[in-house]
Amino acid sequence: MEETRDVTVGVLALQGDFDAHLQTIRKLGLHAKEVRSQRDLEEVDALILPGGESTTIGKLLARTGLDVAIRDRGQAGMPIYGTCAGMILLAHTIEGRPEQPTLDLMDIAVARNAFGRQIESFEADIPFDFGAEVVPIRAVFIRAPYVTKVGPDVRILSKFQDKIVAVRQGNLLATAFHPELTDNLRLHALVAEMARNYRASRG
Ligand SMILES: NC(=O)CC[C@H](N)C(=O)O
Repeated sequence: MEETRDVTVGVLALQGDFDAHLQTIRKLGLHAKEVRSQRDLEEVDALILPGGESTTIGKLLARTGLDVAIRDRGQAGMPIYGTCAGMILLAHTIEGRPEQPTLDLMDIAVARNAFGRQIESFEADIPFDFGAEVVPIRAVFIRAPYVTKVGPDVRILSKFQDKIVAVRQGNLLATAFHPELTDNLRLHALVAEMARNYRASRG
């Protein structure tokens, strides 16, 4: 079977669960690229920021200069999808941690490790708004953040126990949970569609 390698989806591969994202992208028949440098970033049509440790990833982003490079491309319209720690990195504000640097691309505030110690990790089926339809998807939460504030341009796509756990702002998408740890490919398919539209718009 021929693969449709029409777009290249990059995954930031400095720390965290980037490998699961790479595998999910490949399951969709797309070209997946590990991003560790600014040169890697130039080759991708979209970027996924994986789960992991947001403080560590933030430090490595600053060290590689990828923080500025990713911010520039995100502001220029390249699709970026952050999961868990990736959502934290996209946020404008981290509650109670003004000193922790972020990419500051999305008009959201987040709270880290927000579901509490008793339920550090859990799975749930949650309704997700894909625009044309609302579909239940399996969500894996691991020391997950949630969104505490959204700006006027941010669309809320999913809530769990009244907490906002998925948001979109134009070319930017973020979920507090990890779809790459389930066999649901819909979030990654959405990123691929955003990448195709972005690529087409650039001609
Ligand atoms: N699974 C995850 O990505 C956890 C995120 C982590 N708790 C952080 O704040 O960086």
